[in-house]
Amino acid sequence: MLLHLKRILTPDEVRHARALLMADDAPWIDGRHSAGAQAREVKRNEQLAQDSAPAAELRALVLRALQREPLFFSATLPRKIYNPLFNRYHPDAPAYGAHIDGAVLHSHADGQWVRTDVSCTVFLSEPDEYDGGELTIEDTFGVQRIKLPAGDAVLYPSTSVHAVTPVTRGTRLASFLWIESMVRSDERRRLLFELDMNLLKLRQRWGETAESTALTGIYHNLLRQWAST
Ligand SMILES: O=C(O)CCC(=O)C(=O)O
Ligand SMILES: [Fe+2]
Repeated sequence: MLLHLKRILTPDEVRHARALLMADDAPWIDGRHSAGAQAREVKRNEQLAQDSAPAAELRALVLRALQREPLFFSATLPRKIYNPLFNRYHPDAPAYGAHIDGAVLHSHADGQWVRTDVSCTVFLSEPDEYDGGELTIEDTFGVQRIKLPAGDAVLYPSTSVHAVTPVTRGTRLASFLWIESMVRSDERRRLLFELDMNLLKLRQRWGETAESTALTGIYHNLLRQWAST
């Protein structure tokens, strides 16, 4: 499931994140440091050094933002989040070719292992600030091309092959992270998400009814069947 989350970060948070990322002394390093063998061949971007003070502050900012967003919770059913990282692309470090994210990642920030079920990019540059830099995701409906306003995010299955097309003008700043879900199967997560969203609409339209109560019970009983905590 591909999901666009709008205004995950407030305009103030976007401004603050950009100020830290655009500071003269922001510690950008070659993105290849953190790539596996296949990805290293196609990765040409930069990442903020994970052990730096701005990275720690920005990680907390992004995590806070995700945790207050009910759609993020409903769509990912998170068990663990692999610490948000930050990257930038510009004409000298322009792209990330087709790759698939590693299945299990070790977090430097808190030392835990995280299985990557859902991938997330939070955009921190406005689309008109750069040319190219589209996140392309191959899914069952073909290739999706994603370029969102600063502060918006996209969720996509970590099982998909994806890429960032070359940035030919300007700079693209983003945060990216992975989620290990309580529900490992993308298909099951989608069913639960659709049930949850439709329940929300039913309640908005009719208030609480015997049927919405019963369907909520079904949601939780499915989650009980499928979740591992
Ligand atoms: O920059 C992005 O939007 C995605 C980055 C990415 O795919 C990765 O670091 O694995
Ligand atoms: Fe990736």
